[in-house]
Amino acid sequence: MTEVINFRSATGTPEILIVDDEPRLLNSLKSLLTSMGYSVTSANGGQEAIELLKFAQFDLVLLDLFMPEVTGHDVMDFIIESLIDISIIVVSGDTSIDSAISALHRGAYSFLRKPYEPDELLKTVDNALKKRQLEQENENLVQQLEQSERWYRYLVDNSPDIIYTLDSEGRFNFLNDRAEALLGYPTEQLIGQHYSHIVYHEDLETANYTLNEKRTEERATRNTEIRVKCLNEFKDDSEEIKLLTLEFSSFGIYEQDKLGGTQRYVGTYGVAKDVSPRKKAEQMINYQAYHDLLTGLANRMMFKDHMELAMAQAKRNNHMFAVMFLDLDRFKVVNDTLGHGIGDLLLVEVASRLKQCLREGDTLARLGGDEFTILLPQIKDREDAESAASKIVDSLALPFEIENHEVYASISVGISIYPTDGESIDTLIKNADIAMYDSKGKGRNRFQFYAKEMNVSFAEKLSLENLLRKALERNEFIVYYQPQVLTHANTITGMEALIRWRSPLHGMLSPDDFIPIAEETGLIVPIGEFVLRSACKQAKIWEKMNLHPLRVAVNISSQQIEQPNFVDYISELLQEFDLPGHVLELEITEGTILRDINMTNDKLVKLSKLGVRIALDDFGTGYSSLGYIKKFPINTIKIDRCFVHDLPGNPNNSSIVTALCSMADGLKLELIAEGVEKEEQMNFLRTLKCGEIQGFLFSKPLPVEEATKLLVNERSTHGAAPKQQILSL
Ligand SMILES: Nc1nc2c(ncn2[C@@H]2O[C@H](COP(=O)(O)O[C@H]3[C@@H](O)[C@H](n4cnc5c(=O)[nH]c(N)nc54)O[C@@H]3COP(=O)(O)O)[C@@H](O)[C@H]2O)c(=O)[nH]1
Repeated sequence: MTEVINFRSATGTPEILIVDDEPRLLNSLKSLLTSMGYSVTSANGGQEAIELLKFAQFDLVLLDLFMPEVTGHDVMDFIIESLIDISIIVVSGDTSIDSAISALHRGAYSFLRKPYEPDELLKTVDNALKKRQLEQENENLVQQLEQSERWYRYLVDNSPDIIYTLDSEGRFNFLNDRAEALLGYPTEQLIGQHYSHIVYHEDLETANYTLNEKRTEERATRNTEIRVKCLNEFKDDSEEIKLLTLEFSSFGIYEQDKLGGTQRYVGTYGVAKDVSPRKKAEQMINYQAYHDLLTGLANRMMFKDHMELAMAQAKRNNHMFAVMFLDLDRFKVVNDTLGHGIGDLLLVEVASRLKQCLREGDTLARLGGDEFTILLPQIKDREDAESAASKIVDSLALPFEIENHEVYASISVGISIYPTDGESIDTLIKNADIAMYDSKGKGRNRFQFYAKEMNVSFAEKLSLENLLRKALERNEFIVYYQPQVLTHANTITGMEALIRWRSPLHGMLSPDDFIPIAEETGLIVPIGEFVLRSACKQAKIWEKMNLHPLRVAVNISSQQIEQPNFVDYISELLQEFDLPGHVLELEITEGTILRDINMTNDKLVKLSKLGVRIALDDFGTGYSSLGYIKKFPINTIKIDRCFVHDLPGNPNNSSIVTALCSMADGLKLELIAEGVEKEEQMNFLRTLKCGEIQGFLFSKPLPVEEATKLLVNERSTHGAAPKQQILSL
């Protein structure tokens, strides 16, 4: 490649090439121009000039036309063909006008005739160079403008915002590429369209104000949110129409009239920023602030907001509203045995059943864990709340089918009524909570209206709960034993272990005083284990004293049986005390079985295989379905004392007990009648061939020493030979 030498000096001195076949003229011209400060290169003839032009750059060439072989015209043709950027002044002795015209047509700046006046030549050279400089400056400017136009276009099209202009009628006459990317409309489809074509109808008024902006600069409209419709194809399947929220800033555009006088409004220039992601994030934050994320229900914050509204309306219209506090019974057991995943699913299912019990306008909220609240914003009377509450309690009666588990749940509900039970939001929630606790204490799976007296018992309960926690560590529990006796022979066959709490603060407490709280708090599990261990230990002691054969019966709460390791625990306990399984009888209620029939049956079968006996306690008070009893490995039925206490006088109870006795006989089940206090009850049961009785008639529950004495006496009377040593725990 030919190297191009730049003859244009770095200082900006113009480079001039002079071309002539007359050396004399060349020399004089060179001296003239050099004396004026130009940088001059001379070429002796057309061919030499062409050679120089091939690899050097000049600003100006002074060219003689008539030269032998290669003429000035040839040089000019070479310049044109080679697209050489150079100014040309033709200096020629040819006086014909054609020659001048031809030179000028080929792009010569000027034509000088020989002989020329030095001043004339210098002036022409100066003018040509000035013109050239101006042309170059102009070209630079054009290039800069083109470059900046390209940059501007690039920036506009790649802007994250829509940039547009509207004409004075509000029709789009420019949109950057972002508009199509965001809204879906091809640009050419929107050009010429009025902005109302894409503005969501509800926001049209705002749009009319914003997009017709005539003001400029600081006074113009900024950051106005307007929803814009996207092209149909842009919408999700779920949406009717896809809307984008854009934040518009717009400014009036004015043109000056030709005379530079008045300004004419020609349209609006605007920028629209897509704020939909921000809006979505705001909506999400807002949703999270007011909702429970697991169930989608209202959370405490929204519940209180709704209560505030209900209270304002109730005050204005002088009406009542109800607040309910709900807590799932034994939810902890579900979590502990089936895992938190199932626990969460249960909460979602419970929420959905609760929702079905409510009317439009009622608020159901989840406060966290297994606690829910309900607001009935307008009720006529307490019965309104009562019927809603009983519907709620009943709604959980059927088991939940969760991931192949049949889960039974029940709920305890407390109700407070505005204005009778409180005139502030917090008081009403607190009192509903207190009533809920009362409900739990009274056996769960029920509702309870708040009453002032509950405040005291609630406080008592709290302190009792704390004391109960410490009672285990401080060894304050003891086990009493109540004999179970053969009806026909008065022989003790078993001892029921019944817990007592020797509280330093409250004295001797019976199970009814603390078992409900122990169940609520889950403390029933360690407390129950204490009773089981004490009873097994005592059975071993009695065995060593030769007071056997004797079984010990222990009450088992549903939470105990729901413990995943319950069967193993019992098995290890029997091994530890070296007891055969049949020495231990576990008393469970129908309620326990019904909580989770499959799980309970599985465990009862395993326990039976260990030889452990199962007694169905409080029989007759629950569902008392004989059908299902057959399905379970039950050895004994305990007739509840409520059927026994007025025997034989009460014909109803007499027939029930008579039927139970014959049924037990038919099913080959053993029977124990509880709460036998009178001789005539005993005689009646004897005639019905009820196998065993338990009750004050024979003995109250006794401390271990007295129970042992009784056994020793009883065994010596009946011919056994007990060792005369009383061992206690
Ligand atoms: N989960 C556990 N529950 C237990 C445990 N220990 C007891 N309990 C349950 O507490 C309830 C009350 O028990 P308690 O106050 O001990 O009452 C027992 C007897 O004293 C009472 N009884 C016995 N005979 C008579 C009588 O002739 N008349 C009369 N009025 N009451 C009598 O009955 C209770 C025994 O009932 P039951 O268990 O159904 O056989 C009670 O429900 C206990 O089950 C424990 O360790 N864990």
